[in-house]
Amino acid sequence: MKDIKVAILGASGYTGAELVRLLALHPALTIKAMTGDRKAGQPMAGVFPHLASLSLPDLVAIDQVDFKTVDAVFCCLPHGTTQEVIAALPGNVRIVDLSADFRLFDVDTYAQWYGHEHRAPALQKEAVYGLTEIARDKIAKARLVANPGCYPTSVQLPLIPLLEQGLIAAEDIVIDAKSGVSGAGRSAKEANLFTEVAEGIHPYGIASHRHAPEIEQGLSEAVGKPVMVTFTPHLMPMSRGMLSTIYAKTKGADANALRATLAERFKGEHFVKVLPEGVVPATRHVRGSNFCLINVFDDRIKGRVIITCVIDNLVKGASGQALQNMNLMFGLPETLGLEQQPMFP
Ligand SMILES: NC(=O)C1=CN([C@@H]2O[C@H](COP(=O)(O)OP(=O)(O)OC[C@H]3O[C@@H](n4cnc5c(N)ncnc54)[C@H](OP(=O)(O)O)[C@@H]3O)[C@@H](O)[C@H]2O)C=CC1
Ligand SMILES: CC(=O)N[C@@H](CCC(=O)OP(=O)(O)O)C(=O)O
Repeated sequence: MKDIKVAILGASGYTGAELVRLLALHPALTIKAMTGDRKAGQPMAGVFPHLASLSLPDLVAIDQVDFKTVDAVFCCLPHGTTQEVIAALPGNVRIVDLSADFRLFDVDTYAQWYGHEHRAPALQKEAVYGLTEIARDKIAKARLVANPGCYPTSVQLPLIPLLEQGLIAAEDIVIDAKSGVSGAGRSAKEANLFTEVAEGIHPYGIASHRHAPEIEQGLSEAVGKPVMVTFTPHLMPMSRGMLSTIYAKTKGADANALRATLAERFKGEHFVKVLPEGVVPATRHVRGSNFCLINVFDDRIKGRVIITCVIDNLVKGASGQALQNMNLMFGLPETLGLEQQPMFP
């Protein structure tokens, strides 16, 4: 099989390390370089002992990577730091960016939500939004893929097909979403201390989270008119996992009809599964895997449904979907490196 050389920028973070874990089982991608910032100069086994059995290059600073020797880059840097780094890469390198830096097509919307002007507006025009099951053909041809955020992945996968088919109303969609703490990255933050997150749960970013415009961009495209949603994320006392519970008005169809539509839309998809009637998806059903499990339930209030969707924020919500996209970009089977079943319980 092809030997494709990749660099992982930000390998000393959670999504970078998760990519290393997944790539260990990949037959065609070889890790040529890995970067850290504060951790540059350290061996990976010193930073992430769980990866000690792998033979890996040491972490270096980004300016020490010879990008002429790599075919592809996974960019796992914090949002806001990525646009200039990617703009400086050679034109022949394929890139999957896990940050939010290229996800919003409209640079004014980006500036409004991220607090600064876009630093690579020309490149933004070229970026393809990488929700794999929805944009497969475009992703396969792209040079730069903006990998979706974790919450937007768990929300758009169930909602886009239902909106496209006109089965639910585009108004009054309410999203109650919950994430494991690894979603916030590995760098030290007071809000993520054990004492702040254990034995409790709290909402954050109420009516102001930057994933709202990303979700709205995808849903608006699905219906061909502007859509706004109520979106409230919550931080859960668990390390990984994401659950989105979505409340929507139907246009007459019941949960069985909606479930059948989703099952038809995702028929043949390896990673997106619609569960049988009544079966409740839980984060522990997808832990460590690239799967997305969906179900639909009738509300007691006639004309409303409750849609539940679970993913692992670090896999389908980040590094797994990034690898799925990179496989597509190189014409490889999408499942390479992603065959592992979830860890349960
Ligand atoms: N965690 C998640 O579930 C998800 C994260 N994402 C996105 O993926 C990206 C990476 O997230 P995550 O892995 O969680 O983040 P982490 O904070 O865990 O890791 C960030 C990485 O970037 C490096 N870094 C930090 N600042 C700089 C800088 N100024 N220049 C160069 N390198 C830098 C860090 O190096 P060092 O540690 O050595 O200082 C580290 O390797 C983010 O944009 C995030 O929003 C997307 C979906 C889900
Ligand atoms: C728990 C937690 O803090 N989660 C992050 C989302 C992580 C992610 O997927 O988003 P980006 O790639 O857009 O940063 C947050 O709410 O900002």
